[in-house]
Amino acid sequence: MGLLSTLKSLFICHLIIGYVFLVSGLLINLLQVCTLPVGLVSKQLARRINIRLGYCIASQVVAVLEWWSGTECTLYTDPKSYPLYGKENAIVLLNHNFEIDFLCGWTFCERFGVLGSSKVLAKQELAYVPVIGWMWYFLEIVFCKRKWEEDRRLVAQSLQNLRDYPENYWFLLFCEGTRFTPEKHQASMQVAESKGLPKLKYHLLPRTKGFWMTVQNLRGTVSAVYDSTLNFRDNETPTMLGVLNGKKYHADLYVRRIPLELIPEEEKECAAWLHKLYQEKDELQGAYEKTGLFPGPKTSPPRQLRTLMNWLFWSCVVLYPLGLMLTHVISSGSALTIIAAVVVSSAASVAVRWMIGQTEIGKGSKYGNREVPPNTNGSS
Ligand SMILES: CC/C=C\C/C=C\C/C=C\C/C=C\C/C=C\C/C=C\CCC(=O)SCCNC(=O)CCNC(=O)[C@H](O)C(C)(C)COP(=O)(O)OP(=O)(O)OC[C@H]1O[C@@H](n2cnc3c(N)ncnc32)[C@H](O)[C@@H]1OP(=O)(O)O
Ligand SMILES: CCCCCCCCCCCCCCCCCC(=O)OC[C@@H](O)COP(=O)(O)O
Repeated sequence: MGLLSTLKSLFICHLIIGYVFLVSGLLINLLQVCTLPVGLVSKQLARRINIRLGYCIASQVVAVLEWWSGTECTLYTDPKSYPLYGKENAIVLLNHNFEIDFLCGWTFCERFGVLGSSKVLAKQELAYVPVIGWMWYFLEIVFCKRKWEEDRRLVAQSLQNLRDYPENYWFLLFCEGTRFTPEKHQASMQVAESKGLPKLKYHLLPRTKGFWMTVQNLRGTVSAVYDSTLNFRDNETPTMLGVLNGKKYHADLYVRRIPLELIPEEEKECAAWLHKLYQEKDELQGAYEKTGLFPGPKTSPPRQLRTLMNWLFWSCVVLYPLGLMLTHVISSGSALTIIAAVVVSSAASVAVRWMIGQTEIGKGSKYGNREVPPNTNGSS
């Protein structure tokens, strides 16, 4: 093991990265709270400020992927569509198999200049995650309870609010609704069978209502759907802990741009369109499984120095006072102060570990585990 990889696996390094993320994140959350009065004077100005503040948080996690783990992200797409990425509003549909798929999504957002404004239809539980969940409140992320009767009104309202959003955004939808596990796959294929739909091998049966609702409410402001499929080379199973340990992964993302006019307006037709799309996505996955390649030309949009600079800036902001404080604690020689410092850093370390736990499939929800009758859909 080289010196650099030994360094990357050291707990103290993880502690520093985690500390910078947590403390700067909470500081930025506080700044976001201060934009509330700005919003009373100018809603669009407050939104623009929040986009930049959100960038400061999300970009730190992206920096760890790009600069610490050195993960390579390759894009397979039609060169004619490429110039439009980042220049228009789009709905992104992505498979949901990997613990860091959200992070690879963020990385592409960063490279196309829409990281601060990126949106997602996220499960309500994530709203309570400190730093990221709280940041999302100010970025107008759309949350759902995965209980249609409750979601239909709230989700529609949140989507309507995005119609006058001042900057280009990508709205991410994991139509499968939960991450892939063999048990969830089996349950969803039972549903597919009962509905007379063809079986999928690599995807869960897509949930169509959120997609239909998103298309309906954003029509006129969103130009296209980006049908996206993410894979990792050589059957890599990336994790957030792996990234923090400096493990390098190789992500391949296939993106096909579909103009929004091609999506049917009527609910049943729209649902059928989505089922057909997932059948095509399943075939694409099958081909990748065999060849290790997606079709079409590939490109690697370069990582940007600004993510590293952002991380270094926030490190200076929060590590300098920490250094002063530690010097004071040690020079004071007071056992009580030293114990207090140890307790606070242990608490910070536990908090970061808990946040990483949110990304772990093994600790995921039971939603979609089995076919459930309406109104008791097992969300947790
Ligand atoms: C150039 C580069 C391009 C791209 C770059 C890529 C990406 C970057 C883009 C943006 C990045 C932005 C942010 C990223 C950062 C972080 C993201 C992090 C994570 C958040 C993700 C989540 O939280 S996913 C979970 C929440 N989201 C969803 O669930 C969305 C999908 N769900 C829906 O749409 C649902 O319909 C719903 C939530 C609106 C409502 O759900 P509910 O369960 O109440 O109702 P449904 O109607 O869906 O369910 C009942 C119907 O489903 C059938 N059923 C029952 N059991 C199952 C089963 N096991 N599987 C499938 N179907 C089932 C049932 O029969 C009902 O059928 P109907 O015929 O009546 O519909
Ligand atoms: C700078 C780096 C610091 C590293 C330490 C900090 C780690 C920060 C981790 C961010 C954690 C919060 C973001 C959570 C996003 C998780 C996305 C996700 O994948 O959610 C799952 C849902 O889609 C479905 O849930 P399930 O029904 O599968 O259950």
